[in-house]
Amino acid sequence: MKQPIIIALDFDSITDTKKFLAGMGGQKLYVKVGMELFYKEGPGIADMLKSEGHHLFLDLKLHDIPNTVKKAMKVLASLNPDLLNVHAAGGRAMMEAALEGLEAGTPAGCSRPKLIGVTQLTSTPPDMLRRELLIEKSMEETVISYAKLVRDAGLDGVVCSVQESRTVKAACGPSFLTVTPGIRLPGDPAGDQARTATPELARRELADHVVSGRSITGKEDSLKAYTEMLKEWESVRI
Ligand SMILES: O=c1ccn([C@@H]2O[C@H](COP(=O)(O)O)[C@@H](O)[C@H]2O)c(=O)[nH]1
Repeated sequence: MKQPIIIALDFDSITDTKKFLAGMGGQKLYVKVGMELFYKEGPGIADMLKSEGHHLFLDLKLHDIPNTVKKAMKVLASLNPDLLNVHAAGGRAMMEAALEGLEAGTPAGCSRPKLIGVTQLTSTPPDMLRRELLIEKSMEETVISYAKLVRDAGLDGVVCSVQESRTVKAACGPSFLTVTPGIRLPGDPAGDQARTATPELARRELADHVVSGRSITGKEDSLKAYTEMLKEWESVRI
C-alpha cells in the first residue's frame, strides 16, 4: 500500500533515531533522512533503515555543477533509497546529469529510485522572492515554472508546498509527483515554515506525499500524532 506520510527523521544520532522508531509500534514506515542525520551518521543510516524494511527518502537536496551532481547521485543510488532530490535552481543540465548518475548507480535488478526537484522551500514566504531573491513573479508562477523545468529534465516530480500542489498537477500531469513538506496537525506551531498545511488539505490539493517532522517527532506520543495524521489524510476521498 502507498504510504502517504513521510516522517522526517531530523535527529542528530542513530541512537535517537532508533529510540524514535522503537516507539512507532514496529510499523514499516516511509522515513526521510536529511542533512543533519546523514552528515552525522553517514551512509550506514540508509543501510540500517532499508534493512529494517522502511521506505527511504534521502533528502540531501543536491545543488552543484552537473558533473559533481552526477557522480554524487551515482554513489547515493548504491544506497538503494526510494526517493532522492536536487534543487531545481541548479538548472536543467544539472537535473539531467543527476538522473544519468542515478541510472548508472542503480544496482542491477533494482528499479531506479524516484528523483524530484525542490521548487521553492516551504520556509520561503511569498514576499521573500522579490525582497531577497529578486524574483518578480508570484510564488505560484515561480513554482510552476520550476516544476515544468523539472518535468522537461525527465524527473519524476517536485517538492512544493500544499498551496501549489494542485496547480503543479494541472501543469505537469497527474502522475507527476508532488511531495509536500510544511505539514502540521491543527494547532501545532509552524516554527520556521512559512507555507504550511494540514494532511487533510494536502490530500484535497492532490499531494502524493506529505512530509512531516516536528508535528510527529516533537510530540510526547509520536505514534498517536502519526496515527492522527493518517486518519486526517484518509478522511478525504478523492
Ligand atoms: O521545501 C522543503 C524541503 C524540505 N523540507 C524538509 O522537510 C522537513 C520538515 O520538517 P518539519 O519539522 O515538519 O518542519 C525538514 O526535514 C526539512 O528539511 C522542508 O521543510 N521544506
